[in-house]
Amino acid sequence: MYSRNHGAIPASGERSLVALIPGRSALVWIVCFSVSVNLLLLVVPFYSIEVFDRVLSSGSVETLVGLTVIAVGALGFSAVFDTFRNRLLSRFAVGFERCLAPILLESSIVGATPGDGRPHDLVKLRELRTFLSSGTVTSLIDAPFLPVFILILFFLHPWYGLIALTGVGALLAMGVASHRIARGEIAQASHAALKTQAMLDGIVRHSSVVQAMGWTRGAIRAFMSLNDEALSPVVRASERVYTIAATARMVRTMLQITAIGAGAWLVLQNEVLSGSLIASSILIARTLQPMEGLVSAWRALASAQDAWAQVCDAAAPVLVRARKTLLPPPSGMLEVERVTFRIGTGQRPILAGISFQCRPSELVVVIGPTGAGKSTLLRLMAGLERPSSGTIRLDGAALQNWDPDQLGQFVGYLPQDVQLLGGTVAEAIAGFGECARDDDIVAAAMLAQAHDMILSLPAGYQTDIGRDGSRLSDGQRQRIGLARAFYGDRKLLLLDEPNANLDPDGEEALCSAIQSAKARGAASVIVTHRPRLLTIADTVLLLRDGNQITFGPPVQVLRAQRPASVPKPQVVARDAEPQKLPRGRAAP
Ligand SMILES: Nc1ncnc2c1ncn2[C@@H]1O[C@H](COP(=O)(O)OP(=O)(O)OP(=O)(O)O)[C@@H](O)[C@H]1O
Repeated sequence: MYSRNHGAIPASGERSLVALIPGRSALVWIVCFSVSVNLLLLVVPFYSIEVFDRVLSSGSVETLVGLTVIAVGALGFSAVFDTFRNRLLSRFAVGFERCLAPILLESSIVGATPGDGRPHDLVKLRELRTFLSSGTVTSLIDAPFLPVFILILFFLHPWYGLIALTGVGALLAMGVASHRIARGEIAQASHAALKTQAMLDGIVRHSSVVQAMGWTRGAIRAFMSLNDEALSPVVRASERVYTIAATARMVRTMLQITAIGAGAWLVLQNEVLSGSLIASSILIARTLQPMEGLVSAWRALASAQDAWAQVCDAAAPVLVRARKTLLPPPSGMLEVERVTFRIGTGQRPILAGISFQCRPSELVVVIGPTGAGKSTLLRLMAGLERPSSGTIRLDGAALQNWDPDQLGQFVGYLPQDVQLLGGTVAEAIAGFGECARDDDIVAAAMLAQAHDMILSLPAGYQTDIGRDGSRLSDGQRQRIGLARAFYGDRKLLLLDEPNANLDPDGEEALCSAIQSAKARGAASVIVTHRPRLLTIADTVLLLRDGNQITFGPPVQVLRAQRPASVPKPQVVARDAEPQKLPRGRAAP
């Protein structure tokens, strides 16, 4: 229970994301291989000089063969080093993604508000991985060698050096312009893409509502208009970048022709030998081609910078989270002390000054009209939100001091909108808990009185429930959700309207399940709009407009209400329609 597997996710402190990337030592090797590749490529111009200036004048076949063997050997080594370099880059990129993906996933889970997953961050991480193993990165790594080529060109003749320098300057200026254009528009496009993705998720998730309400064409229209908004900056940026790229290609070819023309003139003037003419053409091409490539690559670089900024942004909350000491298993003593919760400063609090206790084996039923803050209170007690002020304690420790995964093992939470993970019934009950045991799954289902219902499904516990449990009825989903809340050693049950979709039999079964949980010593806090659960409650909390109206034994709380509006809690006949506390009113 006290052991802890830190996994790949850092447990503490503000650490730089960069410091977490594995295999940074591989970068040293990548640079070493790059140096070797670039130095070995110099063999081509030197081979040309030797062949034209020595072999042709001396007519020595042996020298030609010797030089050719050396050049071929050098180029072979260069190809091998280049392969190693690309392999290392590709492995580094995969390691980079594997290291950061768990952090981003944790950030998506922990930082998400309901229904607001952020898969986009993982897409950005994948974009970064692709970029890291792309030709753009090798061009960037090769860039520091350009001064070496330019120096050699100056050595061959100052004119060659000047032509190369002019070309590098012009292409660099175009690259910077291209980068500026791309960066601004890519940031805009990325923001719009987030909105498009969110809209698409919403339409697909609620496709049946969209279809039933006759909104299909409207949804397509709305999506396409948002998509056009997202695409237009990309198209604008691409057009400008392509124009600059075409100009860069023209500048590069013109400079290469200029270099050949200038070289021929220098040969005619006997200032250089013909070998240096060939060598300079090769070197100028070698210098200007990567620069031209970089003009288009600036766009990829801008995208990568934007992706990196988003990844850092998303990872920040996880990186600054302090490591929590694992605490002993709780007994289920819940204390809510003057809890206030508001969203945004200056807003009216959703909950104000809520205080009550729920001891082990006790059941607190929370009632109140729609919008009173009941679900929000449950979310706070489940540790999904943090109070703006006040404290919620479990066995004396404030919830924020519990390790979230450890706390989750002891808290059975059933939200109002039962969200089941897809897969089989057994998987929906056990979730992602480690070493799920069939005995525990069946025990939880029995406790939730869902066992017989599950056995009646086509493949029992192995029935595929579809995405989000879409192949189940609302009542079946609720019972399986309840079984999930009971699964394992839960010390605190937080159930939000667990009987909302239950028939009288189901409601009776729920009452027995809660009685069993109480007998086991679990503390339970249940939100309900129906009176049945009041009959087994130890205390009742009445909320209205986020304020605590009363807290005490059921009779006392119900007596505090207007008599006309309070139905007497009674045991409902098994075949009777469940009675409902009217919504939208303070008192049932
Ligand atoms: N994330 C949020 N952002 C803004 N307002 C919120 C948020 N969550 C809840 N609220 C507001 O807080 C109030 C209380 O909501 P809550 O869902 O807790 O009420 P409730 O008592 O559970 O209602 P019901 O009985 O209908 O489920 C509502 O006015 C709601 O609009």
